[in-house]
Amino acid sequence: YREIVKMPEKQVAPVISNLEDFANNLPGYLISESPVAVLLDYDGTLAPIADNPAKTKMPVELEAILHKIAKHPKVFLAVISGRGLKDVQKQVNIDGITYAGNHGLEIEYPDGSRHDYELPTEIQKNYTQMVRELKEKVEKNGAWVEDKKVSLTYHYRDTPAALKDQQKQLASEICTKFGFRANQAHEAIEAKPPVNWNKGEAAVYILKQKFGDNWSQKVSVVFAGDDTTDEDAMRVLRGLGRSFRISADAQIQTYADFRLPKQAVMTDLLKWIANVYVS
Ligand SMILES: O=P(O)(O)OC[C@H]1O[C@H](O[C@H]2O[C@H](CO)[C@@H](O)[C@H](O)[C@H]2O)[C@H](O)[C@@H](O)[C@@H]1O
Repeated sequence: YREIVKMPEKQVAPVISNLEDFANNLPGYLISESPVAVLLDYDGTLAPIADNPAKTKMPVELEAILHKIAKHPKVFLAVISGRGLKDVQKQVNIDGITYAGNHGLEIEYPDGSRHDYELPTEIQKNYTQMVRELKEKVEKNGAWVEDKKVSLTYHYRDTPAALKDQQKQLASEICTKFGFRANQAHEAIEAKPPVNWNKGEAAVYILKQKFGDNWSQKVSVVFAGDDTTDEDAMRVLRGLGRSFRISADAQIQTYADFRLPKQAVMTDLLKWIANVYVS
């Protein structure tokens, strides 16, 4: 007989707006005797969206709690970002935690060892040509290409409104022409390589490395993110961990279990964890 595997579906998730809501909606999910794996996105999650990637900053209170929980032996912390690995490490700047960059294609563990998803030569060649063509044709009118070597972000926030749609459309077409996946992001397009590896695969890989194949029986998992690329992690963690999608859109369809209406509620999420483990 064939086993029918039910694929998770997106839903309009219940909202959590403050610290009390976490404990009320997730009673007993975290207990101080058992470990928790906290997997977090960076832009729009740990730091509010800024008009330029070089200008992001974690809110002071959030940063202090993050440092505190990162040190706790029962808390395993990983940041999984679309940024290049070195870039996200520089932004978060906490030693002793795991980092994944380029949507999980590059992973670095606290001991400095790495896991790099090896892209086939053909895809690497296409990447180089794609960067060249994007720079030639659509790096203009304030838009720019963030070349992260294995994936890129085309930023068009500063492009005049009258030109935005047309330029963004052309950029997406160039990405898909070279076989890359073009994901809509905040005032940007994320071009990701056509491989079966994303934030979801990376999250599971990291959890298996740390807790073994039966990680879901050993550890509570908390994942938070604000973007379409984070949905890959929310999908694979459905039923195995608890995910939180940051979005102001009350009707947004998500694989996450809960919606956080704004980035500021991330401080409450971290307080919820700290209240269980630290104090
Ligand atoms: O996976 P993340 O950690 O959320 O990274 C996603 C992308 O974030 C950055 O771009 C976004 O944030 C910028 C700073 O707030 C903002 O100016 C931009 O409009 C956003 O798209 C980063 O530049 C990308 O490399 C990441 O892939």
